[in-house]
Amino acid sequence: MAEVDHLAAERATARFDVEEMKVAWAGSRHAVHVADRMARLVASDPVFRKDNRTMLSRKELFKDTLRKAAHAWKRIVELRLTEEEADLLRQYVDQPGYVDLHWGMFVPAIKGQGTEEQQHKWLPLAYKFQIIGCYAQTELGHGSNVQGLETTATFDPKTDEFVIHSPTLTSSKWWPGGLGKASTHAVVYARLITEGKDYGIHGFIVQLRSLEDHSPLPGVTLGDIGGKFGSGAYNSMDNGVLRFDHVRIPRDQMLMRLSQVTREGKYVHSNVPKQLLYGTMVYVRQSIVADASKALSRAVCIAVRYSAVRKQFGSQDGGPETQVLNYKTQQSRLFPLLASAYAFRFVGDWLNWLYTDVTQKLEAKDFSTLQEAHACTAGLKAVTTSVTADAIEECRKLCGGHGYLNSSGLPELFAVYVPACTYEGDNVVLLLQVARILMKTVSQLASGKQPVGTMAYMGKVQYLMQCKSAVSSAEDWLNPDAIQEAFEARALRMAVNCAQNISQAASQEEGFYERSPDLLEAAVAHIQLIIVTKFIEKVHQEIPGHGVKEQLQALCNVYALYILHKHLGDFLATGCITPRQGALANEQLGKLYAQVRPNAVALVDAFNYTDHYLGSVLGRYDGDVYPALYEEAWKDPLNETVVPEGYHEYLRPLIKQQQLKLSRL
Ligand SMILES: CC/C=C\C/C=C\C/C=C\C/C=C\C=C\C(=O)SCCNC(=O)CCNC(=O)[C@H](O)C(C)(C)COP(=O)(O)OP(=O)(O)OC[C@H]1O[C@@H](n2cnc3c(N)ncnc32)[C@H](O)[C@@H]1OP(=O)(O)O
Ligand SMILES: Cc1cc2nc3c(=O)[nH]c(=O)nc-3n(C[C@H](O)[C@H](O)[C@H](O)COP(=O)(O)OP(=O)(O)OC[C@H]3O[C@@H](n4cnc5c(N)ncnc54)[C@H](O)[C@@H]3O)c2cc1C
Repeated sequence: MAEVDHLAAERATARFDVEEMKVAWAGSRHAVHVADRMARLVASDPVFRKDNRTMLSRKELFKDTLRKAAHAWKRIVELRLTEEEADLLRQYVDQPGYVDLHWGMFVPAIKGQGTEEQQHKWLPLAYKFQIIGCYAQTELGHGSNVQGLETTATFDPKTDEFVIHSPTLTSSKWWPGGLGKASTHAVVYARLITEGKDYGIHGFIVQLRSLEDHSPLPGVTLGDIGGKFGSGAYNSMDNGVLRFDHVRIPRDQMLMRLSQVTREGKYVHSNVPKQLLYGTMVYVRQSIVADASKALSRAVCIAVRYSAVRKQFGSQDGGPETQVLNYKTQQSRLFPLLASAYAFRFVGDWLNWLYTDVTQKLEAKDFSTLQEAHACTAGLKAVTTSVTADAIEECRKLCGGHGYLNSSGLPELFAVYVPACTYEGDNVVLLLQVARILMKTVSQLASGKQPVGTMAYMGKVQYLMQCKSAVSSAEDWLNPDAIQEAFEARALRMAVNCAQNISQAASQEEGFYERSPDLLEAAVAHIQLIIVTKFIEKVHQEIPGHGVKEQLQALCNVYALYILHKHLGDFLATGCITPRQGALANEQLGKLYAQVRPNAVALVDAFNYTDHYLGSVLGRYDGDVYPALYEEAWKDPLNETVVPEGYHEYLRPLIKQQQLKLSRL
């Protein structure tokens, strides 16, 4: 804890129990305790230092990543950490690296798509790091369109092997994290060809590098694809390129849980939906939603604390300058992001529950909720990552000029985060998947089929198509039923409008193509409804702690009314509310901001982040920003010498030349 607390006055105005809010944020007292312990373990270990990261060259950064990953593993083994503890420790190390893909995609792909026998063989090796794996799906020529991948896996019955081959340049695997330099193995997605027939994309475990000296195996060409956006940031990751020249693997290295190739080369597909092949992506998408709230809350924590410390302009009578957090414009830009961090946290928890539930049903061969899992993971991944990426940039602006310094932590956070809008499915591509499911659901309404899960509200079509909001005062917008109804009506009407427009096109496909910009907006409206609904449900639960429920209620209302205000055009165009009701929502939003203001610093304290994890001089817990900024500047390599390198070569001759010219005048 800091000796001087420049934010003490802010903390004193909080009207709720921060310790209990930490529990609400983390999910349980146990979760707070474990996270706290792991965060402190990392923060106190010099190997995990990260304040110099943006000053390292790519090679140094990569080596630093290898060092941290090895040290983290050593600590995990030494301290016999549980899986939960180990995951948290890696999170707080906070440096993207091959380990993320090993645990996050390679292991889940084998678990989800491997037979029991295959799991028995490969997982123990992966668990002990005797092999390091990555997820090699995307190719130079194809990423979004998985069915368009070109790599082939041709069965050779003579030798009982698959021959993995990259027939074209565009079939080179391109992007897989951990592939470039670290991985020894990959789950490779390739077109399965047997008995002369192409059976489409399947997963195969392929060894890439020697387990003795790490050199590529014969027929394997691989390397790193090059530097990426931002200094430090995602450049710690060795995203790679990989080509195969007729590489042979035993038949039993095809992941055979969903379909098999027999010794004779017969293709056998188990009686399960083909989309289970995409299961690893669904799993990662749900974890990306949980991660969105982490990234967003970090940015918001920095911006809120700094806005409370930063002062600009005096009062009319020449008194002290005003904290920028007191400006209504600062509040109207920042508090919706604070509310979004909480909203994403709770919808992330719910999505994790949904994913677990669907997985259990799949184990029991019940595939009825697969579409719901796909729509929710795809849509929530798209909306939460897009909002978070934009919000981190907004937080940078909210911190003024100092936000642009690497030492603010925001440039690196943005650079690391922004590819989340692209990886695990480009956000537009994913929202169009949601839109397809919405259109299918609308088309089934006429036949009387009742939609279920997060689409259930569409079953109230008769009512929602004609209902009028009853709101007649700003306070009426505090009624969750009023909010819920407006969001449901907006989402349904947008979807029905799209469906009607599509039905007028020459074909469903052409209509979908022509109307895709509108479909995106309909999908966003549906996903925002889910986020609002889950926040409302959360607030309805019993939440212990003085004032905690009230604060969450206020944040829930901020989130919903901010979305309503931002997308007012949708609500008005669909006739769900009147312009007057829109104005009342905005009026209520202003009142809510005033309610949040005295609690703002405590609400970000509840995220319980260490200064190490935040990595920001502006977001320091003690608010002692200026000495830290000043000190940090001197650490820059440019300040190692008073006179810069290059002075004698380029500056002095220039200055002397000018002096000479002047002396001649
Ligand atoms: C590392 C992890 C650890 C922690 C996470 C935290 C941070 C992440 C850190 C770093 C990121 C690192 C790694 C990133 C990795 C990657 O990016 S891996 C590559 C990801 N690639 C993609 O996401 C590709 C996106 N494309 C697709 O998913 C598909 O091609 C498609 C767009 C869905 C289209 O597929 P397809 O052509 O087969 O299908 P359609 O005709 O559109 O649909 C057919 C029916 O299938 C249903 N469907 C589609 N997808 C799914 C699914 N996933 N599950 C269930 N069902 C699905 C679709 O609705 C259609 O249904 P129908 O109408 O009823 O027939
Ligand atoms: C940092 C990072 C890490 C990654 N890690 C991995 C990994 O570990 N393993 C792996 O296999 N892959 C990985 N990827 C690849 C990633 O999954 C793909 O880049 C992603 O799926 C997007 O595909 P794409 O690059 O083909 O984009 P494209 O599909 O080429 O997108 C280009 C543009 O076209 C638009 N577009 C595409 N299709 C449509 C459509 N049907 N309708 C409308 N618009 C469309 C998109 O919206 C986008 O604006 C990673 C990528 C990044 C950036």
